[in-house]
Parts: sequence; C-alpha cells; structure tokens
Amino acid sequence: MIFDEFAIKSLITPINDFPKAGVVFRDITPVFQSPKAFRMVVDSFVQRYIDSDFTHIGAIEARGFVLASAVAYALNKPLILFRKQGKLPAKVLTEAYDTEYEQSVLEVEAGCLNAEHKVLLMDDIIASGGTFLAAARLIRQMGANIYEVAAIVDLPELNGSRLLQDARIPTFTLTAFA
Ligand SMILES: O=P(O)(O)OC[C@H]1O[C@H](OP(=O)(O)OP(=O)(O)O)[C@H](O)[C@@H]1O
Ligand SMILES: Nc1ncnc2[nH]cnc12
Repeated sequence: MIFDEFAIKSLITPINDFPKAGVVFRDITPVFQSPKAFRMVVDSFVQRYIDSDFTHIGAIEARGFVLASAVAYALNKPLILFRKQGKLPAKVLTEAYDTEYEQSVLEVEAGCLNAEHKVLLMDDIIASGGTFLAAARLIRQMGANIYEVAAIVDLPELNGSRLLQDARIPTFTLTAFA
C-alpha cells in the first residue's frame, strides 16, 4: 500500500473561523467518510507499527477514538481511552489543558497503566499540542512510558509538534499543513 498524501490532504477541508474567529479548522471528517482514504490512513499506521514493541494504544476523545480504535483492532493492542471530563465512571486522573481554541480537561482511569507499559498515543491532529501534552502528563503520572504520539495531520505553525519535541516525546504524523 502506498500512502497517497495528496489525496488525503485534498479531503481535509479548511474551514475559516470555526469554532471561533481566526481559527482555520482542518476538518478530518471526509477522511472517515471515505472507506478508501480511511483504509489508507489506518493501513499506514499499521505498517509503521506492526513490529513495534509498545504495549498499549492511547486514544484521545473524540476524533482520536475513531483512528486509534481501528489501529488497536488491527494490531491487537489494548486500547486506553483518554476522555473529556466527567465521562469515565472509574476513579480518574485529571489534567487541564488549552487547545488552539478552548480550555478543556482530560481524564483517564487511574492505575490503568504502570511502569512496565509503553503507550502509542493517537489523535487526529496536532495543533497547539496542548491535548497530546495533557495525555502525556497523565501517562507519566502513572509511571508509564510514551512510545510515540501519532496523528494524521500536523499544523506546525501552531507549534505543537515543536513543544512535543522539546518535551522529548517522539512524534509522527502522516502529513502537515504549513
Ligand atoms: O493540539 P491542540 O491545540 O491541543 O488541538 C488538537 C485537538 O483538538 C481537537 O480536539 P477537540 O477537543 O477540539 O475535538 P474532538 O472532541 O472533536 O476531537 C483534535 O481532535 C485534537 O484532540
Ligand atoms: N485548526 C484545527 N483544525 C482541526 N482541529 C483542530 N484542533 C485544534 N486546532 C484545530
């Protein structure tokens, strides 16, 4: 399978001033709506990680769930959900964070990971990096390790991938909008 970056980028439409003025929203939804594109994206991650030794896949609500669950299924890995506040019934760990356009709070089940675990963390997009960094803090609170963070799209102008690099978190994306 060859990853057709141009085809995937053409599907990701820019929407100005959503969800608030000044934001150019890169809507990933058409990729999920196209079986061919979604398969190409999922297969690219599966190819990259087929022989990797991480123990878990972490999925970030909501768009990250779609991607990470398909990859976890294909690679037969346990899937850990990082959810917005108030959704998980278990005892949770909590981290507040800022994204490009809002403030939010991420939670994960307390004790679901430990120092023997290595997590591939997945989401659809890296913008300011606030979301991935919050999930990384939750993983580290449990003493677990981060194998890599992975997304379909990087928006390098928003500096998130740079902040992740500065935090020594390996980062991989299939494409970028400069
Ligand atoms: O790098 P950042 O600036 O943190 O932004 C990236 C995050 O923003 C979006 O989530 P959002 O919570 O807006 O929406 P979703 O629940 O639809 O995924 C996106 O899915 C990432 O999780
Ligand atoms: N510009 C953007 N497009 C899509 N998702 C985002 N999440 C944060 N910033 C975003």
